[in-house]
Amino acid sequence: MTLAAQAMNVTVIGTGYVGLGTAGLLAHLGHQVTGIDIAPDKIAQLQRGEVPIHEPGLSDLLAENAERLSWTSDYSSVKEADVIFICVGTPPGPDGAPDLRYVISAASSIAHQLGEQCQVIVNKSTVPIGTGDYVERLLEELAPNFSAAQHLVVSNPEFLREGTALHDSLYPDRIVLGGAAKALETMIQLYAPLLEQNFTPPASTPRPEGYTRPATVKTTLQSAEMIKYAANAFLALKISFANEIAGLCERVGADIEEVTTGIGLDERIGHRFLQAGLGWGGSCFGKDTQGLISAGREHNYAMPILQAAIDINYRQRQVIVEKLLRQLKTLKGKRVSLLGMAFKPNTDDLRDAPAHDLIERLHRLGAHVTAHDPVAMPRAEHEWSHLSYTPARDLDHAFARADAVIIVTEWDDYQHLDWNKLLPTMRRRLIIDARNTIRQPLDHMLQATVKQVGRSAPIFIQSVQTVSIVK
Ligand SMILES: NC(=O)c1ccc[n+]([C@@H]2O[C@H](COP(=O)([O-])OP(=O)(O)OC[C@H]3O[C@@H](n4cnc5c(N)ncnc54)[C@H](O)[C@@H]3O)[C@@H](O)[C@H]2O)c1
Ligand SMILES: O=c1ccn([C@@H]2O[C@H](COP(=O)(O)OP(=O)(O)O[C@H]3O[C@H](CO)[C@@H](O)[C@H](O)[C@H]3O)[C@@H](O)[C@H]2O)c(=O)[nH]1
Repeated sequence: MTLAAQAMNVTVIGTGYVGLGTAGLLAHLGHQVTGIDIAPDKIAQLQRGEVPIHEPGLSDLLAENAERLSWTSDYSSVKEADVIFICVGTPPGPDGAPDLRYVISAASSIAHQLGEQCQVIVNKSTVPIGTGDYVERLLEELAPNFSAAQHLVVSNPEFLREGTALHDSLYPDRIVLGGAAKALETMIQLYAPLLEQNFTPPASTPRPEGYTRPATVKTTLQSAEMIKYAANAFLALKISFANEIAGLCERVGADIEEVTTGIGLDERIGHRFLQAGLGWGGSCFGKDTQGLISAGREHNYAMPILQAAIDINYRQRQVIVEKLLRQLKTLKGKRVSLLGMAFKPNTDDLRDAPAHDLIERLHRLGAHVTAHDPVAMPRAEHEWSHLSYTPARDLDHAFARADAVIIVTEWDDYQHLDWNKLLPTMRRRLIIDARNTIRQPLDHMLQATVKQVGRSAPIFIQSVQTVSIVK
């Protein structure tokens, strides 16, 4: 840790994935941080030194910086804060437009506590374009102390990925700051150790070799809000593009892994976010692509590329079920095990996880579904109690007497499965590798059928030895 040249008082509102990452980062940079949440159980956990979410390295980061962190449900720390971050959820409403009720309630609570000094109110939640202006108007209406010269709203969108949140926060590609020049100066001071990279990296997350510093992008409020949506939409588009091409690869005898390797070597395209498989899940891509389309709708402006990306993404979940049906003909009475429930590895987040849809679809077709996850199973017990599936005690349980196993999430634990031990315990040796994680041919003596995405050969990969895949 390196103390910031000018340590500030910061309040972070919302202690979810973004709020906790932001609080941990800013405390590590030397600021005094108060985290506020309306969920009393989360605050009680944090006060006991427990972290309510699974995010690698986060628990250590918060513990190492505990002297600069406090947790409460009380908004009074806002009075003394130099900078106030809004990091509450913006889930999709029924028509796809983000539901802003948490942002509005956080902004209203801030308004009643604003101090008289200069304060910057930062929107880190992903919000529709125009929300920064709206929050400013709300403060003006509700805050007894409001002064347009002193209380400044900034948009500072967050680009972290769950599972690698610390790495993404400490070593970002860019910091986007939208708002008035005076407010952006405060933000530059706040982030100075990050921009100069003169903090001591936490033990869990060393500075990557070759990383120097992030770019700073200063924009208007509206552009910063749009950058966040456009970035997620573009990444989502890349994934759907890879999945669309994968479907044609299967039909014409090409191999998607070879194809994405081949196209990704063109620097204009790049390799990242071209992994074909089950498509995206999680709390952001689905919500933000829908959010952008709904913003277009408000302005009577169609966004057909985004709509296609969404359609391809959710079709992919059915593509996997059809692969299974082609092999088993009927699922009635069949035992199908899913490996992976979280929407991606290294998180316990189940929001819009493809496993949820698969469990529903397979159950509807008559299968007995068993599901395993290295981390998310306790959470699924609460959040997915409406689904019909049996939680697998361990991998042995998942494979035993299964008619098929589907690899749904590419957890490390599933990259080194003991096939010699597990396959013979299955009733039928069928593996649907929906994330193309199996990178070495299985021993043909095991007589397994492996079906992947975007590859026609059941057992493949001569090419991987000769082509270097950079991911
Ligand atoms: N999860 C991600 O990876 C990620 C990355 C970038 C951006 N975002 C965006 O950041 C925002 C937050 O996402 P998240 O995943 O951290 O959400 P989350 O649901 O994990 O956490 C939100 C927290 O805000 C709290 N909250 C709600 N209303 C409140 C209020 N009025 N006062 C205090 N606390 C309140 C909730 O209790 C909850 O703990 C969203 O807009 C999301 O789109 C998320
Ligand atoms: O080539 C790829 C890359 C990802 N995925 C899937 O896409 C989803 C999202 O993955 P990822 O982007 O790594 O995770 P998120 O935590 O959802 O992060 C995204 O959403 C966040 C919330 O807005 C942004 O901050 C991040 O920059 C953006 O990457 C997951 O289901 C992945 O399995 C693929 O199918 N193929």
